[in-house]
Amino acid sequence: MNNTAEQTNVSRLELSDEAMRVRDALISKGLETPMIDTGLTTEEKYQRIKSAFEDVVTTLGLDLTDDSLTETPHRIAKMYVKEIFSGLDYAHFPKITVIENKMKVDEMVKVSDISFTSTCEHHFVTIDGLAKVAYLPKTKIIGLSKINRIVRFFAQRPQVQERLTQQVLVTLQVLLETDNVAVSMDAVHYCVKSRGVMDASSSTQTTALGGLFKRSDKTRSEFLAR
Ligand SMILES: Nc1nc2c(ncn2[C@@H]2O[C@H](COP(=O)(O)OP(=O)(O)OP(=O)(O)O)[C@@H](O)[C@H]2O)c(=O)[nH]1
Ligand SMILES: [Zn+2]
Repeated sequence: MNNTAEQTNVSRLELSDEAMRVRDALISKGLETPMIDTGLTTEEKYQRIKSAFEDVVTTLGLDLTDDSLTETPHRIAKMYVKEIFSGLDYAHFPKITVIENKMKVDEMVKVSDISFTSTCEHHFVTIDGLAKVAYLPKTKIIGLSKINRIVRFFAQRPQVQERLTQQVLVTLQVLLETDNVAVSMDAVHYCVKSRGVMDASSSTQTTALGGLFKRSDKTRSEFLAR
């Protein structure tokens, strides 16, 4: 199903202006997470996921009446809706503080070693990584912690690392009103490490570059250097 503003499951009325602008930009660039409108409230989602996991746990032959397991479907449903997949709901988009660049800062602002955990959308297991984000200020400067919060918001979705990297790039481009943004991520995928090919040492680097970070070798090198 196509992603359109009408098909997302949060009413426009509940969303901040920033969240709406970011969502619309991601949709128009084809970078939105594929979502459908379930029409379900948070409570209804919780109840359905809990019930589905009761089936999973018992189908596996585990005893749901055991006191260690009995709350597991509840824990998973709560974790999905309120924690690790809470970024599917734009009502949870962070409050953003953007200030006018009165200082006329025009050199690179770079935040390194932003830790994040996400969830692989193919296997629903953990992605564990570090992000680096930089921008060249134009008219706006963003509160530093908001960069970490934006990374975390999009990480709290089922993801592929390439899309996550691009979503952070576009979000900052929209909020900072400049193309001159760069994002890189270095992550371990537990679907590669703990199952399947079981490679415990590989990690994956992804980069999304905009504006001067793409066009200028010097700017790109400055970003990619530690
Ligand atoms: N490009 C990309 N691939 C990912 C990401 N996370 C997981 N994958 C890959 O998605 C692929 C899914 O492949 P499938 O063959 O459908 O699934 P599978 O049989 O479980 O594959 P194996 O992991 O090789 O056992 C795997 O190669 C994963 O490594 C990601 O963030 N980006
Ligand atoms: Zn995976």
